[in-house]
Amino acid sequence: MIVTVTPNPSLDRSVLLDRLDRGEVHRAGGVHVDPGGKGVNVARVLTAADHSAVAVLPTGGVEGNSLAELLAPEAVSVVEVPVEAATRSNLTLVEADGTTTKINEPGNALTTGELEALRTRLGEVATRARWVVASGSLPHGCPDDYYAGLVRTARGAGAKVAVDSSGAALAEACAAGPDLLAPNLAELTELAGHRPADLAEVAATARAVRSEGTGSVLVTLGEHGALLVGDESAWFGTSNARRVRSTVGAGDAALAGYLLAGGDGPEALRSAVAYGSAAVELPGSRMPTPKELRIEQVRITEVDESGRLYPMSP
Ligand SMILES: Nc1ncnc2c1ncn2[C@@H]1O[C@H](COP(=O)(O)OP(=O)(O)OP(=O)(O)O)[C@@H](O)[C@H]1O
Ligand SMILES: O=P(O)(O)OC[C@@]1(O)O[C@H](CO)[C@@H](O)[C@@H]1O
Repeated sequence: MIVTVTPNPSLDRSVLLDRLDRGEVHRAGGVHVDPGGKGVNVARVLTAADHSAVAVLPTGGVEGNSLAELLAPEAVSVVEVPVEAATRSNLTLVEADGTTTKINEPGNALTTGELEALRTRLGEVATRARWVVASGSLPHGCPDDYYAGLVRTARGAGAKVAVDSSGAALAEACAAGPDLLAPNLAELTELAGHRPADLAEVAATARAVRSEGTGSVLVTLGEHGALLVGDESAWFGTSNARRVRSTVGAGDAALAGYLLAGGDGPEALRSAVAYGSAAVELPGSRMPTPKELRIEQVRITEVDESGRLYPMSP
């Protein structure tokens, strides 16, 4: 079983527009409302692939109820930690050419008791888990070292831990030595303090992160694909999307795909890239099912220390 924990989940409202013009009135071509938050999305993908998954999350207010209701038809198992403040709503503006603009609310603060209750519930559920995925931003006012505490809790329960977050929360989580880190390029840049200029530098930066105690690093690179730096070696995976409809949640789909395929090595990377590129072809934060994957389109290459690429047989 894989358990996800999302301290700052969201109701994701995606509005379709022909084109976004700042300062103008727009007539929306359509609206999708999806359950959201990074760990929630990972659990949705795992469930759709018939993999046992539980999403642990705080829910509050009308928005929290709606979020839980939206997860029910997808059959996602949810452990809700009831909180006083309303769950946030995040807005995505999707233009006809696939350009996605996201406006994420900070997320209402949780009390110290609520944060502790979330950690305790995670610890209980994680005793049955192979992996715990701790993902997304932290709600307003939450201590930066909260994920570091969750990493220790999940470890204590006997699970491996993957973290996908940003900023100070990510840096603190890193210091707790997770088994897997799944940053995108912007998050890796923030973590390292410099923007890698090319694939060789991305690999070198990910190796430097690993050397500080993280097991493996899966860097998602948007349309360029993803790079995995593990114990033995590094691999780069890429695949084209036929039509980009919404990039929201592509990173979550990629992380779920990686874990579904065993959470290690080039075949797990292949699955991550197949899931990521399938996700961008879907509207809003809809998550791909196994039937929507084009695994044969993914190209994997090994990356050596100097950044040279060596194609692997498909
Ligand atoms: N335009 C695209 N074409 C093909 N594949 C894509 C495209 N954008 C993303 N992907 C795939 O999805 C994966 C994840 O994308 P990305 O790096 O944008 O994640 P992210 O920034 O973490 O996303 P999010 O935070 O919205 O979940 C990439 O590694 C890649 O495999
Ligand atoms: O504000 P955070 O927690 O960084 O990201 C939240 C979010 O953008 O991530 C998911 C896509 O990855 C969406 O479902 C959700 O709206």
